[in-house]
Amino acid sequence: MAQEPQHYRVLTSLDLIKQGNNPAIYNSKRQSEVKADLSSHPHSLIPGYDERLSIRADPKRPRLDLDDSIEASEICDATKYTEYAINTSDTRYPRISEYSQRRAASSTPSASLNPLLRLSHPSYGLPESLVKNLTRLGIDSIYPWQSSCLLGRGVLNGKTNLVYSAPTGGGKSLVADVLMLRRVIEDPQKKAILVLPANWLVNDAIENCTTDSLGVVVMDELHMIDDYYRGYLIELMATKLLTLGGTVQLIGMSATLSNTEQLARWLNAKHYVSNYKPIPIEEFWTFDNSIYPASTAREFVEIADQSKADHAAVSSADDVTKKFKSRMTPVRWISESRFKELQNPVANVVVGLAIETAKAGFGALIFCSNRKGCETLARLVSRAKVEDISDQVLEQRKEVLAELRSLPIGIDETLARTVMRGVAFHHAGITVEEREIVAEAYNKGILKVLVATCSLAAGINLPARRVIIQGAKMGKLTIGPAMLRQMRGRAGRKGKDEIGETYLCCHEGDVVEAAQLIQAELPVVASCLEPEKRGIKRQAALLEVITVRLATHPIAIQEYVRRTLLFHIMEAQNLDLMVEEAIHQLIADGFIEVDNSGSYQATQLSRAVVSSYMTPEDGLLVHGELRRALQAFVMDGELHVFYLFTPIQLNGMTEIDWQIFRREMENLDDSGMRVLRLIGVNPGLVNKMANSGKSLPETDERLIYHRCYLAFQLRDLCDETPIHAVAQRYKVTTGSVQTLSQCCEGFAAGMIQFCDRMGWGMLKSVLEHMGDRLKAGARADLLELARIPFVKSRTARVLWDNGFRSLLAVAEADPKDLLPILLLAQPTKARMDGQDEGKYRQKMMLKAEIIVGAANRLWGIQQQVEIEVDI
Ligand SMILES: Nc1ncnc2c1ncn2[C@@H]1O[C@H](COP(=O)(O)OP(=O)(O)OP(=O)(O)O)[C@@H](O)[C@H]1O
Repeated sequence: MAQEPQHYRVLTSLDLIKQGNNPAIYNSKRQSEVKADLSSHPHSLIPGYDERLSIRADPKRPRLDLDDSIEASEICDATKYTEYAINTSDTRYPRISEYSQRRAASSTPSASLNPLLRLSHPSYGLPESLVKNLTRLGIDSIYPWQSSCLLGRGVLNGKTNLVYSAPTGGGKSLVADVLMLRRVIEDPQKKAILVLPANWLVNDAIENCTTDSLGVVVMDELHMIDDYYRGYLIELMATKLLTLGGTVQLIGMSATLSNTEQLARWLNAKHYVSNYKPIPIEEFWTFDNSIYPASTAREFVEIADQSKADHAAVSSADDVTKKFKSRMTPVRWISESRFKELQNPVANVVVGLAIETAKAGFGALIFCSNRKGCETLARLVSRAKVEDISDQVLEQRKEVLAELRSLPIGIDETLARTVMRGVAFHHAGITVEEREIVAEAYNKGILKVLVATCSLAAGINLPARRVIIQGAKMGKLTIGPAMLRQMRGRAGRKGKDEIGETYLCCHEGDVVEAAQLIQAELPVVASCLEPEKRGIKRQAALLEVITVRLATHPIAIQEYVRRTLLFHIMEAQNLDLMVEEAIHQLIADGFIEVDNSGSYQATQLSRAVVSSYMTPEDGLLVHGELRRALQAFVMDGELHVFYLFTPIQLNGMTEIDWQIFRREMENLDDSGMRVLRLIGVNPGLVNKMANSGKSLPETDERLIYHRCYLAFQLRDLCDETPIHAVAQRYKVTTGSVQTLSQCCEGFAAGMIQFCDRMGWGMLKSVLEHMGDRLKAGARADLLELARIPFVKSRTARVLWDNGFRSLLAVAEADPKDLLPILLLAQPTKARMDGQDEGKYRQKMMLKAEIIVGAANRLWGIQQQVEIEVDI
C-alpha cells in the first residue's frame, strides 16, 4: 500500500527567493501571504506618535463618534414585483426565484443514484483515510462535472494534461487537489506544485536535473497568464515543461477563461468546461434607490444603443435611464433616508443591504473602490444598529479586539470602534496579521460585514450571503468582466452558505458603464510575450533557456519558441524575426556568446541574472550598480546597502513625498550624503521638487530618487523603528511599509545570489549580514533573539534590555516573567474601555508561552547541530 503523504507543497515565488530551495508549506486554499515581522513599537522620536495611546490614531482622520447612530433605510418588499412577474410573461423577471427551485430539487444529483460521485469509488484510487478526511470537511460526494473531469481518459493516471474552467465556487480546487494527491500517493518521491507562479522552481529543477521528481504542476487562475506583471512567468514555466516533454502532468484551471480550448491546445491537454453552480446565486444591479435583476441590464444597453443609432444628439444617460425606468419595474426599493450620511443613493442602498443581511444573521461582503473608502464605509455601516446581538457573540468580538490589540503595532482606530458592531475592513494598507484576524473573525461569523478592496476578490472562501459592489470602479479603473465575476463569485460558497446574492450598486454617472459591464463577455486570454505587451525581448524568455541549457542551438531555440502560447497566437514568420532580434540584443548586452558549433553559451553575467530571478533589463541595471559599488562603497554607514536592497520594480510602492525626502536628506550625516552623491541623487533637485510640489517623470533618474526614498524607510526599520512608526514618519500605511520590507527581503536574497554567481565574495558577505538585519528589523546584537517567532525589532530590544540576551535565556524563562516585558514592548497601554483588559493579558500570555516554546525548540536544534559538528 502506497504511503500516504501528510501534505503537499505550495510555493510562491517570494518564498523561493526568500528561502532558496526551502519551500514554505501552506495549507488548504492557497494562502500566499508570508508571515512578516510581528514586532514593533513606537519610536519616541517619531513626531505625532503618542506612546500612551491605546489606539493607533490617524491624525488626519476625524474622531469617531459611534453614539451618533444612524438607521439603515428599509428595503421595501417585492409584492409589486411578484405580481408583475406572475401577471406578465416577461422572462427577464423569473416567476419563481431560483432559491425555491433549488429547495424543491436537490442541486447535486445524489451519490446513491450514481456511485461514481463517491470519492471512495475505486476508480479514484484514493486511500480510505483521505476520503474520510474530505467527508469530515463536508465533501462526501463530488459533483457530476468534477467526476467527469477526473475520469477523463489519462487524467487520473497523469498521462494527459488538463485545462478546465468552471464558475467561481464551482469546486475547481477539489479536482486539482485530488490530482495532486493521486500523484504523490502513487509515488511519494514525486512533488506536486501549485503555482502562484513558481517559474524559478522549474529553472532550478532543470539546472539540477531533478525535473523527474516533478509529478504534477497545477496552474490555478490560469487566466492570470494575461497579467502584465506576472503572466509571462506562467507561460515561460509551462513552455519549459512542455519542451522537456517528460512525465510532468500540467493542470490549468480558471473561472474566467473564454478560450479554454485554445489554451488546452497550447498545453496539449484535454479540456473541460463546466457551467455548474453548486449554490444558487441571484444577481442584481441597483441605481437610484431601486434594485433590478442583473438580466435587465441588457434592456438598458439596448435602449442606450438605440438612442445612439437614432442619432439623438440630445440623448444623455439621464434620458436612457428615464426610458429604462418607464419600461422596467424594480424588484425592490430602498426608502429614502432622513440621515444626511445616507442621502447618496449608493451609500443608502449599500448600508441598507448590508444591515438587512446582518440582521438576518448572515455575512455581507462589500467591495469598495479604494482603501480610504473601505474605512469610511465600515465606519458608516457600523453606525447603523443591528439589534439582538447575543452575549456570546459580544464576548467573541471582545476576543477579536484583544487579538488585534496584542499585535505589536496596536489596534487600528477604525477597527477599535467597528469590531464590536460586527463590522471591519480589509485592504493592503493594514498588515498581513491584521488582515488575517479580521478575515478569520468574519469567516467564523463573529463579524457580519466586511468592507474590502478587490484584495479579497479571488480564490477566497468566505461566507457571504450577499456580495455588494459599491460602484463599477476599482481604484481609478472600471472593473473588467473577469474581476466582476471573481467578486460576485465570493457570494454563497458551498459549505459556507446555502444561497447567495450579488448587487452591483451604481453611481449616477456609472449606470451606462455598469450595464455594459454586466453584459460584457469575458475577454480572450492572450500571451504577455506579444510585442505590444511585454515582448519576448525584454523578458528572460530566451535568456533562461539558454542559461539552464534547455535550448542552446538556434534550432532547439526555435523548437522551444514553438511551444509558447505566443506561437499559437502570432504569425510564425513574425515570431522568428522577433526571436532573432532578441538573440542579437542578448549578444550585444553581453549575456550570451556564440561558440564554434553555432550554439549560444551563457556568460557569467547571464547566470547571475537568471539565478537571481531578474529580467535581462533589470539585471543590466543591477550589474552596473554593483560594479560601481565595488569601486566605491560607503562602509561607514548603512544607507548604501539599503539602497542596493530596494527593488527596481516599484509598481505599487508608495510614491515620493518630496517634503519628507528633503527632511530626511537634511538629517543625513556625512556618510549618508556621500551615498547620495554616489548613487546620483542631487540635493538641489530634491529641494526644487519639495518647493515646486511637482513630480518627476518616469525615467531611470526618477527610479534612483524613488529607491533612495524607500531606502530611508528600510534604514529606519532596521534601526528598530516599528512598522507603524515608520508609516507615520513617511505618512503611509502600515501595510505598505510591511510590503516594502517583504519585497526588499526577496530582492536582497536575489542580490546576494547575484554577487555569489559573479564571484564578488566580499560584497556578498556585507549584503548577507544586512539581509539578516532586514529580516530581524533590528541591529546586529539582536540577531540571535530575532530568530524567535514574535521577537523582532522593538520586542527583541526590550527583552535584551531586560536581561534576556540569548536564545538560552529566553528558553529557560518562565512565560510569566516574560509577560510584563512583552507588555512593555507593546505600543498600547491596555486602555480601550477597561473591561477587556483580562482578554488582552491572556493573549499576551499566550504569546509569551509560544516565545518560550519556540526558543526551546531553536535551542534544541542548535545544540543538536553543535553535537554533530563536534562528532
Ligand atoms: N463536491 C463537493 N461537495 C461539497 N462541497 C464542495 C465540493 N467541491 C467543492 N466544495 C466546496 O465548495 C467551496 C468552493 O470550492 P472551490 O474553492 O474548490 O471552488 P473554486 O471553483 O476553486 O472557486 P474559485 O474559482 O472561486 O477559486 C469550498 O468550500 C469547497 O470545500
